[in-house]
Amino acid sequence: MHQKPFLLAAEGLTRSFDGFKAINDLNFYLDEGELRTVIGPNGAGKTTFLDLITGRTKPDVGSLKWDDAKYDLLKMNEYEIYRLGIGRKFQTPTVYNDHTVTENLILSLAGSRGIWHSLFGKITSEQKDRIAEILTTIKLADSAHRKAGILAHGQKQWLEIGMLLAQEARLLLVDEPAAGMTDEETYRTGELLLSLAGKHTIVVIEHDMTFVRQISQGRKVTVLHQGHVLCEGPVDEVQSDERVIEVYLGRKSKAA
Ligand SMILES: Nc1ncnc2c1ncn2[C@@H]1O[C@H](COP(=O)(O)OP(=O)(O)OP(=O)(O)O)[C@@H](O)[C@H]1O
Repeated sequence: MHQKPFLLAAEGLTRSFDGFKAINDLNFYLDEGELRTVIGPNGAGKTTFLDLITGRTKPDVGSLKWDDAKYDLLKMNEYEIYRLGIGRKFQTPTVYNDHTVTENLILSLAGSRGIWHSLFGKITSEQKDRIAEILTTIKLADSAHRKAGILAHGQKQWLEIGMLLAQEARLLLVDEPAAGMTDEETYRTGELLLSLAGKHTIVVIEHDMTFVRQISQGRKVTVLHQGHVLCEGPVDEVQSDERVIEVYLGRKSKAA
């Protein structure tokens, strides 16, 4: 049992597909404001874990509680979970290409009712300020009026993180943000996530260890293996843990 107040607590979570346990007796606790990186080899269950948190799929057994057990996520549907402030960014950007950067953010504003209302209804001066603040945070103020479809891959990813901010997501689930990015874009993505930590709680799933090291200095990294937490701790400890080297990093470094 986790003693402290928590934002998210998963206990004894198991999810099987045709008898195969993609998630197997998983215990995972997240404090408010944490920036947690989750690593693990292919098939470790990372995506399935995010699917469970967002209600996309339900576990066979286990519990999943939110906000110090005020909410039981297993009794809620995907939309209700989204409304609680759990936002997810998939690996491939899913922005509205035919709309401008600003419009994409307006469409994501928490409380927006329908596309027509969002784009052609009045937004309050408070919402305008919020959009301007997000544009600065995601470093897209200069591209505010450009169509999202013509942005570079990295910029699209930042816009999508901005859309989670516009939704007022309390927990940002970010799946492999550095995939397909240049080194420069990857570094800037790390800086962006670090600037959001504390104000938001963030779970990042990532394979790129340079990026993991950048965002997790002084923070906890969780290693998933066969649907279970193999170990958790500071990045240096995790990287030198024999079990991790065996199941993940060892294989990667041998491949490199
Ligand atoms: N809907 C499904 N039906 C059957 N098997 C599934 C399903 N979803 C996931 N699995 C299996 O569960 C295991 C965990 O998959 P998952 O995608 O969660 O791992 P992952 O850690 O995200 O992997 P990767 O790093 O490759 O994305 C895999 O063996 C996968 O084949």
